[in-house]
Amino acid sequence: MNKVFVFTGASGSGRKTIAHRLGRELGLLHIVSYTTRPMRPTDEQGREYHHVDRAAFIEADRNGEFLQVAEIGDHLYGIKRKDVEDALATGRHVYMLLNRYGANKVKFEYGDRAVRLFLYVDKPTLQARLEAKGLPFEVVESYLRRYTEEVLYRKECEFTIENRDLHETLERVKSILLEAGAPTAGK
Ligand SMILES: Nc1ncnc2c1ncn2[C@@H]1O[C@H](COP(=O)(O)OP(=O)(O)OP(=O)(O)O)[C@@H](O)[C@H]1O
Ligand SMILES: Nc1nc2c(ncn2[C@@H]2O[C@H](COP(=O)(O)O)[C@@H](O)[C@H]2O)c(=O)[nH]1
Repeated sequence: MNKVFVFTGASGSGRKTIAHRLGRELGLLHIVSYTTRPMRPTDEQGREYHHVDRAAFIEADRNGEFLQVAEIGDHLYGIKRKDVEDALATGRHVYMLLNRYGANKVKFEYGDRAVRLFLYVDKPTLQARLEAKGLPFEVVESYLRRYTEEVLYRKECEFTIENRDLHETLERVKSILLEAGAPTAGK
């Protein structure tokens, strides 16, 4: 049965880097979240997120379109149930990047089909990486503020991976995905 891989963990721990790289390599489908968060300079509409206004998000939520919704800071985030179901219907494995509330909801909905991978790094390393990435000061601040509570969630996840050396992390996560059933690209 095709799986739902959920990349979760502390913001800035390298989830996007790892998930998208292996997603491409292994042919996994990315389920893109919807958000009311304004676009950042590095965002492209429909790539990291579908950026929508608050009224449109709330309307979709009222219509029951979301599998899960989270309010983080001043912004709403959610994954649409139809996006997940359509992707799973292709027979391919899918992945998404969620905070712990979203990860829990997906686990509740999909049970053994859902595999949560928790990525983390120590706080000073996280801060250094985020600053090097050039994120605005207030974004870095908000990530660091949430760090401690986010990191506690690792105990509930199926896999916990410290993302120190990128190459080693990619190898470790790849082996987890393959063992869980992800095919190699082209197969
Ligand atoms: N092992 C690593 N060594 C050094 N830098 C890394 C490593 N993994 C990721 N990075 C860098 O750290 C920064 C944060 O990574 P990334 O954006 O993938 O994290 P994220 O958890 O997806 O963040 P966000 O919460 O913003 O979605 C990026 O600049 C990325 O290139
Ligand atoms: N529960 C959900 N969490 C989500 C979703 N989409 C993204 N996220 C997580 O939100 C924070 C903030 O992200 P940022 O890109 O605005 O800094 C981060 O932990 C994401 O993984 C979602 O649909 N549901």
